[in-house]
Amino acid sequence: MVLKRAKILVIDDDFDVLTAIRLLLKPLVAEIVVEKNPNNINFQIESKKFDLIILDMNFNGLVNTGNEGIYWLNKIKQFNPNIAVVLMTAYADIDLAVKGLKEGASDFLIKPWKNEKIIHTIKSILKSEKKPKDNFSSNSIPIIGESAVMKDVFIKLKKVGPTDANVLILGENGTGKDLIARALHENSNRKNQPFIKVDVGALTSTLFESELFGYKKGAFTGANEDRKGRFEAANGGTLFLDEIGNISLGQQVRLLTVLQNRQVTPLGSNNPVAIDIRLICATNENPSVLADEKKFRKDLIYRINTLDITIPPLRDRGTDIILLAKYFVNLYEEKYNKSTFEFDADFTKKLKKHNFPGNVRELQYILERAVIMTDGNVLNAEDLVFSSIERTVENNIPETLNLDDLEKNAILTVLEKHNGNISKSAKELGITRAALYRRLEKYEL
Ligand SMILES: Nc1ncnc2c1ncn2[C@@H]1O[C@H](COP(=O)(O)OP(=O)(O)OP(=O)(O)O)[C@@H](O)[C@H]1O
Repeated sequence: MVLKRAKILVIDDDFDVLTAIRLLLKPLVAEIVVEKNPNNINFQIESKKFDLIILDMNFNGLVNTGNEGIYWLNKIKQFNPNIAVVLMTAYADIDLAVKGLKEGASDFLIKPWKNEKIIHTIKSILKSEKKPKDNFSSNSIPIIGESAVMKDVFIKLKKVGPTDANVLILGENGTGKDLIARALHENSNRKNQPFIKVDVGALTSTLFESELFGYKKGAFTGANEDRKGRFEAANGGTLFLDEIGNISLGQQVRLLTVLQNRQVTPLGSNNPVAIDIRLICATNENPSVLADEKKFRKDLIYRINTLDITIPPLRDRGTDIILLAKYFVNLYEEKYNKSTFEFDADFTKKLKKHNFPGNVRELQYILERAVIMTDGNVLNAEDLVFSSIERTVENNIPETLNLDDLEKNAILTVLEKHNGNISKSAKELGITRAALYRRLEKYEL
């Protein structure tokens, strides 16, 4: 259906909202009806055949369910499941809006909205454009997943990507936080501007400021020339601060100051530089750590977390494990020029049973190794060699003084201590994460 033939009903208890939408849509559609009282929804939809309803999610105390929008959405869908409903929500209610999509809403709009956005949303629903693809990609790496939990992630990604909202990505190591951060950037208006990633958790206190804020020549011993900080490098684009949960309280204060003032002052300079960045942060810390004021400042959390996206661990993603396995096997068949592999039943069973403490990264490494090592064209259970991250410390007491053995055992002990957390382990071992990954590969851990 084209917009100018559409009959649209808008329900919101805010008179100003109703007026604004009516003025916007009146010249564009066949008919627009606005309704302040949701109790009249039944009356409205019985008396007229609407093509689309725009429904606010929050009404003041009319129905005491805590999520009135969902309640009224269900009422509409019970009456006529085919009426398209667009929910209107504030940022804080995004989880509720995602629930609304699952319950049959066609889309949702975030307040305050942009007029073009409302029109575009309505047009695409009326045209019955295909539902947006659930799958995203980042730098042409597809983000694989069909589980309900990943679909929630994709919905948030689609909604929040184009905004400038600061996003905090939560998830265990290897769940795909980096991939999602890049996808957020690539789905934003800043996609042609820089995407700069800094692993702040791995920065020593001295490096923290010089790396992020930059410095002037002579600011400290070794500062032989001016150097731009990562904030400045990301200007106009997106700054991705990984492992944000690991920074000290002092570093948090310095970060907060920059975010509040929207300017950085390089070390050794008196001239602040204005910055325009979209901030994405990620952590593998449990949210309870971030909620602990002794470890993390509340004011910083509020600033970096307009919205959070939690990426579930792989073990909770059901059939995504096999989907991802097929994707990786395919990738490595091509990379290593191997024939096409089939999975035998035991292989699939073993994959499904494993709890993947290292998440998608662990799956990826295991399958790369399986593809390289296996001859023939069937992968079976023996081809799956799981990482030793979960081995007990007692198993790792060195029996020799061979340096490689000592190094391998030190890595295992530290990984065990930090529950497989790569950043913390690398920090304790005094090496970078990349160096730790190289050693994990070297020792086939
Ligand atoms: N859904 C997915 N589809 C395809 N590849 C994925 C997916 N999730 C993760 N990967 C791959 O798994 C690896 C680990 O992902 P990524 O680096 O994004 O995880 P992370 O959560 O940022 O890890 P860390 O916490 O250790 O920094 C990468 O090679 C990434 O491309």
